[in-house]
Amino acid sequence: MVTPAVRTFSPRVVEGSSDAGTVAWTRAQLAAFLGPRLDAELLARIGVAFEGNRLRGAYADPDPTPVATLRSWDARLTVPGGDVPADAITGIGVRSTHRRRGLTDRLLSEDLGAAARAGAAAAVLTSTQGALYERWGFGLATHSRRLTVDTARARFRDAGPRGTLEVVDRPDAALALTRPLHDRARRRHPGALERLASQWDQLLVGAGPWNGLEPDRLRQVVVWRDDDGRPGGYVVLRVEESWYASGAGTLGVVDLQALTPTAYTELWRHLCSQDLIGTVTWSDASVDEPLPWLFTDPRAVVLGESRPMLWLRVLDVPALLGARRYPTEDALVLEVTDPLGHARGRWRLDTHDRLAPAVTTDAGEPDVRMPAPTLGSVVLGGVDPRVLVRANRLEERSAGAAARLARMLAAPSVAWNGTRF
Ligand SMILES: CC(=O)SCCNC(=O)CCNC(=O)[C@H](O)C(C)(C)COP(=O)(O)OP(=O)(O)OC[C@H]1O[C@@H](n2cnc3c(N)ncnc32)[C@H](O)[C@@H]1OP(=O)(O)O
Repeated sequence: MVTPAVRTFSPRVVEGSSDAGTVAWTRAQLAAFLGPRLDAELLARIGVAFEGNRLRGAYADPDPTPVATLRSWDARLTVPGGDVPADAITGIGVRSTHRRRGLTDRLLSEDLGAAARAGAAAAVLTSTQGALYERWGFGLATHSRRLTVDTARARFRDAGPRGTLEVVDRPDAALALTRPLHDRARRRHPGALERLASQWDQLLVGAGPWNGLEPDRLRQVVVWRDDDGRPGGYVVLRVEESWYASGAGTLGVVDLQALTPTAYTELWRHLCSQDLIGTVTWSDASVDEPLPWLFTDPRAVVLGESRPMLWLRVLDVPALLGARRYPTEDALVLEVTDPLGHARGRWRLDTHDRLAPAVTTDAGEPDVRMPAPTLGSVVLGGVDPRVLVRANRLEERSAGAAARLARMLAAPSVAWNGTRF
């Protein structure tokens, strides 16, 4: 059997349509994910969203449609106290007849190598296949949680309402308001990503490849402003279950970002005080939302299962550890094992200078030893290294080192990526 050739290209867009190579790539990608079979014209419009991204494909010549796909782009990833250039990866899909032949391995290894050479400090993805990506050095770094509110029980402690609310109908006006709010809000949450224009489009309008670019007409964007008229937060919502049968439907939160506790409270007051609604759900909340604390009866909120969200692969240890800030002054030697080589080494992390942590290679004895996925899990502060010691994923080589590492890496607020990709 002929080994497919790997090709990488950037989509070209002419008069609102993407080129033939991108159309073929998009067709292959949708098929690998059991998506709809769409005509070329629609695929060409979908491909426009990939402008500026890198498309990789494995091609069994002379077929112009790839048998395996991967898409990546340059993203900004929030770390505690800063953000770093990161390689965001999605759309890894292999034709059902070509699986388990190492095609993902080839595409992904190539993408990681290129990203490392281009200066990305980390690579990130979300996984449909559990811990599959650990073999390429990805560690689970953030979780998301589903929250469900029984609005009949939700009585707010704070008197209100305060500020003003506006339903913003026009997508361009909604984008102009929500994007700057998200750009500020995301800096508080390690693991959050700057969003692409196409991601905003999908979020606000709901038109994506899966529904053939049909807008989701149930979506509504609501912005909250303080008494001086400054926007402080927004929610994108949609009715998930109609009120028709019960008179008490279900409202789903697609996205909610708030810059202040008041903005957060008032957005939730709005959500919980809708006529025709008995339940509000949010699938992609952080694992530590203040929501139950808003109510006189915290049982108004049911905390649902938390599920894996962001997987992180460290590509440049000094760049990543040096870009974040640390709450304690200490120094530890971290030994990282990494078959792909990107994070391998003995690294001395010295946080005595809070504004300029030093990361140097060190030949001394390590305090902790871990494989690359473990470093990816703990580096944002969203996973406690002591838990990974108990799971035998992190080895403590000097007494108390895991606890010291946990204090060093602790994040100022919950690690959370609220953007599906
Ligand atoms: C970031 C994202 O895009 S997540 C989306 C992932 N894609 C999907 O879920 C779409 C449907 N699935 C697929 O397209 C494919 O099965 C993929 C992408 C999951 C795997 O692609 P393949 O080309 O078959 O993987 P590849 O042959 O490179 O496998 C590499 C190794 O991972 C293993 N592996 C691959 N898929 C799986 C899996 N689902 N479960 C367990 N092990 C797996 C292989 O056995 C192989 O291990 P080995 O080297 O020890 O033999």
